[in-house]
Amino acid sequence: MNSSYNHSLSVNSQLTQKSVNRCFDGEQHYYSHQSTSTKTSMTFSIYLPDEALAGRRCPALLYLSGLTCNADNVTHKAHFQQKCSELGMIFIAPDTSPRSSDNDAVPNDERYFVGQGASYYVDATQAPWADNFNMQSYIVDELYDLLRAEFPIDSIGITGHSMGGHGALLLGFKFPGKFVSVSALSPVCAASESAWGQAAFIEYFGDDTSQWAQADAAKMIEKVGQQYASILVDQGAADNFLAEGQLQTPKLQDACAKAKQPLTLRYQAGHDHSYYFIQTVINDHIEHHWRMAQLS
Ligand SMILES: N[C@@H](CCC(=O)N[C@@H](CS)C(=O)NCC(=O)O)C(=O)O
Repeated sequence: MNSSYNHSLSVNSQLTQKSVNRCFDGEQHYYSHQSTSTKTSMTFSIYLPDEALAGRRCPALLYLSGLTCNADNVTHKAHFQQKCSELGMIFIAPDTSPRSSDNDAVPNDERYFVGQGASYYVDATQAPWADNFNMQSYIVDELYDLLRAEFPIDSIGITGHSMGGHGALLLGFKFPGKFVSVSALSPVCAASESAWGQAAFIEYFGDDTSQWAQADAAKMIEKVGQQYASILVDQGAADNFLAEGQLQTPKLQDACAKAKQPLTLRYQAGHDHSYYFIQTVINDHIEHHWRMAQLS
């Protein structure tokens, strides 16, 4: 570890810095900002290794979280900071959805897989969701541009867990020009065919199944074909949501086979859906994205 450090990073007034903590050879930061996509304040965490703090461009990994999460879950529980410090990788964790305690300002739903803490990283087209639930635009346009403007980012890879794994696969294949690498942990692979996704999509899109197909990761991969040299997916073999049919992992395998998209899919014996699993495999994902960034 460095015995001393000095950094020159400063951000402009679009961002409000909420916290800074030294962590390995880098800093864990939190920011909030007013979003035009969601019409709410949004919070994200960003880990900046010392190279980035000194203003040198680094590869970045965007991590999309799962149902019920905000930026804290992965930042506090995944233990990604040490590997990112070693490799010189920036790690960004946005919130999962717009939020407000006033349900007239931002709609909500008592089901945890619909509403605040959900979103599926799509742009909703139906009332009352369409005003705020524009997380696709938030991630691939607004936050993406903001991050590139404010931080010394070289290239961006995308990953995520569960609903966020769906988001990483969907957005990675829908906008391949924006990302240099894709991976996922316990992803919802075919949201339009899982009970969680169906409950959300009927709210966000109504019964227009063409919009459902546009928001389904496996269908998107099949439609657009190979985009990456390889993608990495880890899945706990003892995950109760896999057994329940929420994740539809074989549909991802079928889609990648049809798309001729090389896929490394690993079933990890004994592992469940929790952050203990994520902690176990996160370093492999960071290394995957780091390797892909070197090739880009
Ligand atoms: N049983 C959970 C289902 C939600 C869940 O398991 N969420 C996953 C993502 S799909 C998660 O990461 N939870 C937060 C955590 O473990 O810190 C609940 O009702 O809250």
